[in-house]
Amino acid sequence: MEILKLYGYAKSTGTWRAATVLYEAKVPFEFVVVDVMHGEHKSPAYLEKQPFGQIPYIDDNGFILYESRAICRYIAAKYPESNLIPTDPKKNALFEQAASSEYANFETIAEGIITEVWGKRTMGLKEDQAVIDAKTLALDAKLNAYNAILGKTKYLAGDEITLADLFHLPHAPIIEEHAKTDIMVRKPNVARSSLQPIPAFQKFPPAVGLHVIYAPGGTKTSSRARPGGRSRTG
Ligand SMILES: N[C@@H](CCC(=O)N[C@@H](CS)C(=O)NCC(=O)O)C(=O)O
Repeated sequence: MEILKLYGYAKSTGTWRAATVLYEAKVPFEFVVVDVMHGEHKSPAYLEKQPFGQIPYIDDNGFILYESRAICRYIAAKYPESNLIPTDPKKNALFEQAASSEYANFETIAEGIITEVWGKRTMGLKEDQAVIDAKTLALDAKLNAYNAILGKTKYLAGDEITLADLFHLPHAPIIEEHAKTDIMVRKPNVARSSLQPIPAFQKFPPAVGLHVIYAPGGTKTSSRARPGGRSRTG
């Protein structure tokens, strides 16, 4: 049995999402850095694993899976003791409602802000402040709904944390830091709970370029490159 491998990049929201769930479910894993700065994710060898040329993906003893939310659901199903997906039909339906809201209401806008304030900056392009302002306003309106939901229950799908809460986590700190907005923390119910980091979330990302092996009780890090891999700069 080989340790599960998470292929990704420290500054990627999808990688962060998958890593958070691995930590939360206490699943040992090896984080393998993909050299996105040099286009490793577009290489033929990578496209064999992830045909869309995106990060992250996992290799669980030869079982390859991509799409960060699908990875999270697989981990939750494989380790049901993590209690991240409710099984009671009504609780499960509320979880699915919250998970759909994340994809339909939150991520589309939040990812747009991140692309503008962070993605473009990383590529040396100039961000468009009008786009950032419009998207921030749109997200602010969605956060009013989140604030109302979180005024009634502790977490998005009830009073227990679920994968739906974890799906939201990676965007908030990036938006707060890079878009220089306090729209998340200004709403009291959003600020106190589920869009804010939990300990499992704060374990990631490691310093850029670090190769990490996580096992509950101890995490090893090194900057060694993967055998056969190129040197890492990003
Ligand atoms: N829905 C996918 C999105 C994956 C995605 O867009 N990853 C970004 C980094 S966060 C990426 O690989 N971008 C490079 C590209 O699309 O070429 C997931 O959740 O895994």
